[in-house]
Amino acid sequence: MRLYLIGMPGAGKTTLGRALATAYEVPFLDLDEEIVCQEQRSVSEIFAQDGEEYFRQREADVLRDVVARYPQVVLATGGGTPCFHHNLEVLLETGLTLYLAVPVAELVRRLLAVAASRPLLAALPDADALESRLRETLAARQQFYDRAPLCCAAPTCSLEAVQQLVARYYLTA
Ligand SMILES: Nc1ncnc2c1ncn2[C@@H]1O[C@H](COP(=O)(O)OP(=O)(O)O)[C@@H](O)[C@H]1O
Ligand SMILES: O=C(O)C1=C[C@@H](OP(=O)(O)O)[C@@H](O)[C@H](O)C1
Ligand SMILES: [Mg+2]
Repeated sequence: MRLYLIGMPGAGKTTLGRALATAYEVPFLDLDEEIVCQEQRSVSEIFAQDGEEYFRQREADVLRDVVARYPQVVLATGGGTPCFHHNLEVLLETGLTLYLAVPVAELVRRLLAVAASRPLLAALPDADALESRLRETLAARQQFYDRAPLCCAAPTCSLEAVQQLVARYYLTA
């Protein structure tokens, strides 16, 4: 199986993805970490030095590379991954995609502590600005996220809840 986690920054894709991979005993990959590893620099440095368009191209390339190399994997994507370069089609065609839906107010709470390391959020002056940016971003991305066959809405996205959702999907598919 390939299980892909999509959703907004702060949704918990990386955190939950790691736990799911351990539970399923398959490799865990974080797409941002794969890009960082190949580029030998942080996501923030890539954005600052070469811009978002360059990052999106690398993201699309590395996604396809991961899919080709890993028949079994839990992959935490970046928040924007499904919204560029037909990446969503790649995800839908090659594995099971789960959208982690988390209310913006909760995303703000989680991201206030870590926003500095996330280039699209780093320059925002305060929590209100962060919330506005997240609302705008989600409004633009919702149409992509909603195409995932599975969705888990916080606060019920525990490891066990997601495992049940996945098992039920395979039983009825
Ligand atoms: N279910 C959760 N409840 C509360 N905080 C969480 C949860 N999942 C992740 N976090 C916290 O939110 C922040 C972002 O989590 P992360 O897994 O990096 O999200 P993403 O990869 O979707 O951006 C981290 O500080 C993490 O500890
Ligand atoms: O939402 C986005 O466009 C991005 C989210 C980040 O990943 P997380 O969703 O893991 O924060 C990372 O890919 C990059 O900073 C761009
Ligand atoms: Mg992440």
